[in-house]
Amino acid sequence: MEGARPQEAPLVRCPVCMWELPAAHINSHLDGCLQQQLAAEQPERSPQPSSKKMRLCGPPAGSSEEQEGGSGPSPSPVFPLFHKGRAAAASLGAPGRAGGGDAGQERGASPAPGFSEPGGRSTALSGETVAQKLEGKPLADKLRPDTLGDYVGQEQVLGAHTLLRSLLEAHEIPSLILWGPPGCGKTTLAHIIANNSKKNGTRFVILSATSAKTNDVRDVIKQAENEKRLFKRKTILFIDEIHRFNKSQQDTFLPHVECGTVTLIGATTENPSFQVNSALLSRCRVIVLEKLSVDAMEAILIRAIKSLGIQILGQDEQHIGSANGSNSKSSESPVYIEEKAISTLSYLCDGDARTGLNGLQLAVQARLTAGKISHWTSTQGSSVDGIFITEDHVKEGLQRSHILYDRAGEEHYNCISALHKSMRGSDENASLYWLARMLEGGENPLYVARRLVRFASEDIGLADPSALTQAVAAYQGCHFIGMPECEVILAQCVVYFARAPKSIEVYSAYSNVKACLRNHQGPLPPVPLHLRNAPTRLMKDLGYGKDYKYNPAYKEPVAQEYLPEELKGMDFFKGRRM
Ligand SMILES: Nc1ncnc2c1ncn2[C@@H]1O[C@H](COP(=O)(O)OP(=O)(O)OP(=O)(O)O)[C@@H](O)[C@H]1O
Repeated sequence: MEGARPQEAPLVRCPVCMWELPAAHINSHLDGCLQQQLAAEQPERSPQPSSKKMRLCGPPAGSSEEQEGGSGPSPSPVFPLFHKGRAAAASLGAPGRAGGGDAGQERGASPAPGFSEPGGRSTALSGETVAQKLEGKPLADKLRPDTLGDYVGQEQVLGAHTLLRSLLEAHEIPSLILWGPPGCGKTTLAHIIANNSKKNGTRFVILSATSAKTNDVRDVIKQAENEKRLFKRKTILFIDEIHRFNKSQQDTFLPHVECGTVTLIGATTENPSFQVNSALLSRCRVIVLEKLSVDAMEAILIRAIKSLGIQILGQDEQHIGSANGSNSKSSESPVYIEEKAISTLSYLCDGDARTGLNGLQLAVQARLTAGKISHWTSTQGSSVDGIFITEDHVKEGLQRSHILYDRAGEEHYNCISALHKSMRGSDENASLYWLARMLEGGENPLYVARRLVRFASEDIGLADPSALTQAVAAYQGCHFIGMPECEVILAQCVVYFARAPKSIEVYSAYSNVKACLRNHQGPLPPVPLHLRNAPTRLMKDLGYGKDYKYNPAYKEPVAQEYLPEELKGMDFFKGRRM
């Protein structure tokens, strides 16, 4: 589901922190890593030369810790200043980890490669080291969890006693369709299943429906058949964005899923009931993943921040100003992030972990490039110089409206449905809200206007016939002036409709007529002869138009049948015969 990436430089793994980075940087990175490890192991034996660093690394001046600690070893070089805020707590107790774990175990996301101090104690790494860690693959890819233990959230499908979890633990993988919004962890879950199943020898093959051709699917299936026949090896076929395969392409693997040659795992952001072949769908379990919660996002971001060696600053303890006269080089300065920046990012990325991690990566890279060193002072008087990432920086990193709206997908239909129902329920506030959600998210105003034309007849109907005129006028108004000016035209129409009296009389009578036609057994009744036009002599001779009573020629009401004989007396408004 990710776009094509530029060619990447070969990566090598740092033997100290196990982080992968371009070969060109391994030497300088290794120096930094070794120094960091040394400092972490012997904080009290190798005092920092800078007095500011010393103050940061030790307990705050005059604190009880300082008095009691005396010359003895300090419990942590940095932690005393940062342990108060939610971030520190969250790092130890991340919410909703699908991985579960022992009751007594920490529930936070476990340290990613490169985070050397479990238990929330980390040393801020230098800007240069952080920059090196950000090179190569995108952060979101580097941090893709390999095990269920690191998979955050989605407890409704992966929690302790769920069916999917038991199946995964028993290495019994059924064919699955993973349905959920972008960045909620579909591909990640498939990778975890792959890792899991490799242990018992199952092959895992990945295809992306955006690039794979039908022949690619055939090749995979042929190989799967051979593996099954010759080596009794199972194959799991993961198809990303399965909805992009057309129905006939989906048909290609249907019989092979049915006979067990391959176990299919499809990922889709689209409602599979519309996008996946119903025969295929009936052979797969649909797993519905949800947008990641704000708490889950925070846990993912904190794990990323720690893996990069960035130190989190507590919310109530900071003041940032320019570091006038600082002699430190930005590449050597430690990197810090405000706790507030993390919570803001968790909210703004709308449950999409890739967006959140990309936003974080961009914010950090932008600060490192700017190389601006700031001065930080805690309320207890401790201070430090470093590169700081604030809430504003992550907002810039996101560079997008936080109103996320998938114009082509599920959300488009959900929102229009919510608008329709709010107007029907005469809730003018909700109606305006759903309208704004769509327009601010980039919806085409003409699409909304067309839906309003429909609503005018379906829900207001003859209770206020001018509603239809309003809707058509709103459509034309939008057509003339476009967005953003036309938003108020739609808003006016939506409020008019929410306040209007409602009638579904015509709509339901028409539905009854349609049902009558659909349910009719045998050939449809002929049009009664008296209602037929008789433009030719032959037609007249055949009885067309015979005995027809021309209503304007009568002063009194005319008794005449207009329905076919067999429907005589039918009242579609009441849904029965009179
Ligand atoms: N539940 C999760 N726990 C931990 N990290 C996650 C989780 N979900 C997503 N991520 C992170 O977000 C990144 C993107 O997630 P993933 O590719 O699985 O999303 P997706 O649902 O397949 O999205 P898309 O439909 O856009 O491809 C992953 O590489 C991983 O770093």
